[in-house]
Amino acid sequence: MAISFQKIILHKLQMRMMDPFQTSFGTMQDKEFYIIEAVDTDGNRGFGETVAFSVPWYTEETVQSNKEIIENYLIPILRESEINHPDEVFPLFSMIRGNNMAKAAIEGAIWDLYAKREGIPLAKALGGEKTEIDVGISIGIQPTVKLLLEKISYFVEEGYKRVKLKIKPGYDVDVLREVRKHFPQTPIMVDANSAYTLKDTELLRQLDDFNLLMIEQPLQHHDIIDHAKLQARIETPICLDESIHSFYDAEKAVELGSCKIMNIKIGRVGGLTEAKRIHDYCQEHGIAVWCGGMLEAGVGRAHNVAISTLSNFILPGDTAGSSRYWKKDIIHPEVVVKDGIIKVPTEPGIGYSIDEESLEEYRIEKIAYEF
Ligand SMILES: O=C(O)CCC(=O)C1=CC=C[C@@H](O)[C@@H]1C(=O)O
Ligand SMILES: [Mg+2]
Repeated sequence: MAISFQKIILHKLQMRMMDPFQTSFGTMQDKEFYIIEAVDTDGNRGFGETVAFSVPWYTEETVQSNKEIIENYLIPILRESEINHPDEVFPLFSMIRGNNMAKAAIEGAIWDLYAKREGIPLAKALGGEKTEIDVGISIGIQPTVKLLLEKISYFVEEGYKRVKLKIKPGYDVDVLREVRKHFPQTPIMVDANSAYTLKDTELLRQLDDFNLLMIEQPLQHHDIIDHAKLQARIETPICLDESIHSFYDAEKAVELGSCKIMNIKIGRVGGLTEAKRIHDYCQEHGIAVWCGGMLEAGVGRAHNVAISTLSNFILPGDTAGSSRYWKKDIIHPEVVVKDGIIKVPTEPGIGYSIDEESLEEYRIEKIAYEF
């Protein structure tokens, strides 16, 4: 039956992370984003979350561009369309180029709404079968190696299944040598967020000595050609993050041999439908995938949990527990990690309810678009 929308509400939230998060491109601590609430005429409510940052560091999208695209283009498209299933949303939005994070947030709200109308968990609506998912931790660049070692110890003791470290030129080989001395067996990977070029091949080859699970996005943020050249010259598996914006990108990267592993971020690829399609393609081609993170609050985190239940999400993702980021999250219960595992909720939709009090506490703007 077609989903009949009553309204879509944009809640703009401002939240402060417990610790600053530093990567090769910058440091983040204050997060602004939108929670998208899609309400149908029966009063069912579905939720999505925008994941772009305030500054276009990671991709060209921003919190502000997400709002403008949703308000001026995506909501008008929905007003004129009939939607029976959330898989229909991505093709409808394809008349708008790019702006994947804006598209994904609204599509995510529709997926949640759909699953709630059907009375099934979002994970099941997506075809996921796992009842629990493995998770790792992503640790930002630290002011000293001593602090980094302390952080790693803390998260390893918490039970996280693998540790991801951020690297950049000048904070790579020596730091990893020290880390490996203290943690010889811990599953470790690194993420460079495009900080290197092919000229650094010799340096990147030295990383082969550290038995890393993978190196994430070492080269330019749109590249798949140089990554293929690099992969042929190093043993450490390359994982692509920033370079994959679509099924098309994923297909070309696999054809060229640009990576052996793929990080799927729902926002980066334009939503759950496209994420699932990339997942399926990678599965057919022997490319393992895992779910990346964008320092999400509870709603985005819940979507990440749901997609991670698909069978080719073989490697632990970056979906850490709520308490790693926030003093108080916006969902109830919060996402809890125990022994590196999240139990997948069994309630309909995303399976976590909105903590209305927190939502209000963090909200700095609310706009309703009637249908
Ligand atoms: O904990 C998370 O949500 C993952 C954090 C993380 O590693 C990243 C978040 C956002 C942008 C990047 O710096 C990065 C990544 O590249 O995966
Ligand atoms: Mg990354």
